[in-house]
Parts: sequence; C-alpha cells; structure tokens
Amino acid sequence: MAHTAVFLMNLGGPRNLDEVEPYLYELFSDPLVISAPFGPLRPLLAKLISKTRAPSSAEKYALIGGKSPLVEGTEAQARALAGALGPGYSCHLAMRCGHPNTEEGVRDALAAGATRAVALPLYPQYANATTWSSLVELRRLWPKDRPLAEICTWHDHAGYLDASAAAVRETVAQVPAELRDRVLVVFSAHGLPMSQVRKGDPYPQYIELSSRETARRAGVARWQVTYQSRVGPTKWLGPDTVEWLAANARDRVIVTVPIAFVSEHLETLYDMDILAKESAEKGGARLYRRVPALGTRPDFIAALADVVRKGEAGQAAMAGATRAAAELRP
Ligand SMILES: C=CC1=C(C)c2cc3[nH]c(cc4nc(cc5[nH]c(cc1n2)c(C)c5CCC(=O)O)C(CCC(=O)O)=C4C)c(C)c3C=C
Ligand SMILES: [Fe+2]
Ligand SMILES: [Fe+2]
Repeated sequence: MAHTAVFLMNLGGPRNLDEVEPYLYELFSDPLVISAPFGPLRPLLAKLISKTRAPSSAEKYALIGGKSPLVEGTEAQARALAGALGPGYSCHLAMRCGHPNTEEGVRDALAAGATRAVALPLYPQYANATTWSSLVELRRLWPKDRPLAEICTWHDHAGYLDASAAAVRETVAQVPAELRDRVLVVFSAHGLPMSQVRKGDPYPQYIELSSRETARRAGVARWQVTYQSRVGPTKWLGPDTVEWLAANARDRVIVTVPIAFVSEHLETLYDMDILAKESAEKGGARLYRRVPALGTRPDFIAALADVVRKGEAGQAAMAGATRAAAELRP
C-alpha cells in the first residue's frame, strides 16, 4: 500500500553541552551557510571557527537549560502532524546539523515502508542557507526511484498567517488594558548576511510579507520588522533587533514575534527572551512580552497538514525561490 513519509526539516541543535562544538562544526562546514569560496580549506576553517565559537555558544545554551529544545519540540510537532494527516502518512525528523539527521530520518522512513516522500522545511520563509540546504541533503539521500515532493516556502499560507495572527492577538490581550495603546509589535526574524541577499535570496521579501499579513490579520496598528542573531564581522540584514529596541522602545509596550521560527530554541529563549528583553528595558520600555513560537498549536498543525497535502499535490513549489536557489547552488 502507498505510504508517504513527511520529513520535518530544521537546523537541529545540540542535545547537551558536549554536542555544541561538533554541531557548530557541521553548521560552518555548509557552503550554503557560509558561502565564501574556501574550497579545500573549508574543513580547516570550519574546525577553527567552531572551536573558537564553542565556549561562548555553550554559555548561551547553558543559560537555557544546557541544551537546545529544538529536537524535542520538533518531535512533538511530528507526533501532532502525524495525527492531523491520518493513515497513509508517517512523520520523521531530518535535522541539517546534529541528530536525528537526514540520513537517520530516511532510514526510519524506509523501515516504516514509505514509498514516497514530502519534504517539509520548518522554515516558513525560504532561504538558501536553511531551506535549500535541507532540500539538497534530502535529494542526495532519498532513493531516486521513489517520488519526492519538495515544499519550498509557505510564508504566504493563509492557515499559517491566521495561526501567527491568533498567537499575536493572544499575547497582546494579556497586556494590561491601560497600557494597550502603547503596544508596538516587533517581528524579529533571523538575520542573513547581506552577501546572500545581494545574490538574490528572496528571504527578506518573504519576511516582510509574513509580518505585514500577520499584523493585518491581528489588527495591529504599529509594527516593525527587525533581524536578530547576527554572526561574525560581515554586514547582515538590518535593522538589528537589539540595536533597534535600544533606540525605539521608550515608553512602549514591546511585543516581539518570532516570525521566522516555529519552535522554541536558542534564538527565541536566549536572543529574544534575554538579549532583546534586556535591550528593550534599557531603552525604557514599559513592558516586554514575547509571543510564543507556534509549536503544536492546533491551528498551526492544521496549517502544516494543509501545506503537506498541497505540497504533495505539487501546488507549493515556488518557482522564484527555486530559481534564486539554483543560482546560488554550490
Ligand atoms: C553564520 C551563519 C549563519 C546563518 C546565515 C544563519 C541563518 C539562519 N539560521 C536560522 C535558524 C537557526 N539557527 C540556529 C543556530 C545557529 N545558526 C548559526 C549561524 C547562522 N545561521 C549558528 C552559529 C548557530 C548556533 C548557535 C550559536 O552559536 O549562535 C538554530 C538552532 C538554535 C538552537 O536552539 O540550537 C536555528 C533554528 C535561520 C532561520 C536562518 C536564516 C534564514
Ligand atoms: Fe542559524
Ligand atoms: Fe542563529
């Protein structure tokens, strides 16, 4: 009987502090993450950067419980999605770095009897560094004689935007009534080096669209897009979340939205809950609140199930994004 494997693809995260350095090594070895032409020197460079960064990175993971909750959060999403899709589907994790990786996910899916597959990147907004990197890895490992439907981007999916807007409304509703007219919603997305944006990566346009549509559906009057978690000395997309809040939070109630993340991990629990909060408070904010990641909210899981079904039927491929990716292909 036909059986479809759904691969939930994300970056992955260290499951304990000992995994931080090998995790970073894998991340910095990916030419779609660091796109400079290092050629045969890449492994050496990845070793150097991961060794140098590991101690400060481990300190951040230590502050959020000594590990990334990304894998367990994605496992919970996989269970919920399997329930929403029903018989004929099985859901498997395929992390780009760390475990369970794509090879382990494919092995699981084949052992479960999968005859076809759907690649579901858990990045709503396509970027070459994230979505394309995961898709290339799955293409390499999935048997060539079995159909593979690739979902490219779902930044404009109505169900996703409605769930995102509902989450924003719920957090704003918790702000004391007398402060509500001071609310400023800040959509904080993961940054990207400007070198990748200049090559035509569509990610910033998709972030703008998801943010604008979420704000419109939530009935939010004042909002702003910022970018967080810059790495290294090169120029990245801006404005930077922390810098922007320091300069603009005065007398506001700041409500941040993790628009590019669908589960809790270092970027939400450290960069948003600690760094951004600190910056907003130093900048004079009356109150700081962060909208939770969509996680296993039933409205979000129903949206993901729709993304999968449409993707399987071939309706979710984004020609523009695929073309941008092809140009950047290593
Ligand atoms: C150096 C280049 C990096 C680019 C470009 C980048 C883009 C990017 N990343 C995410 C989502 C995640 N990133 C995570 C961790 C992480 N990312 C980088 C570097 C780049 N990311 C590093 C070095 C790390 C490790 C943590 C650290 O040391 O800061 C994670 C996992 C977080 C966890 O809990 O483990 C996610 C998820 C997106 C969406 C993105 C561009 C669109
Ligand atoms: Fe990242
Ligand atoms: Fe990051």
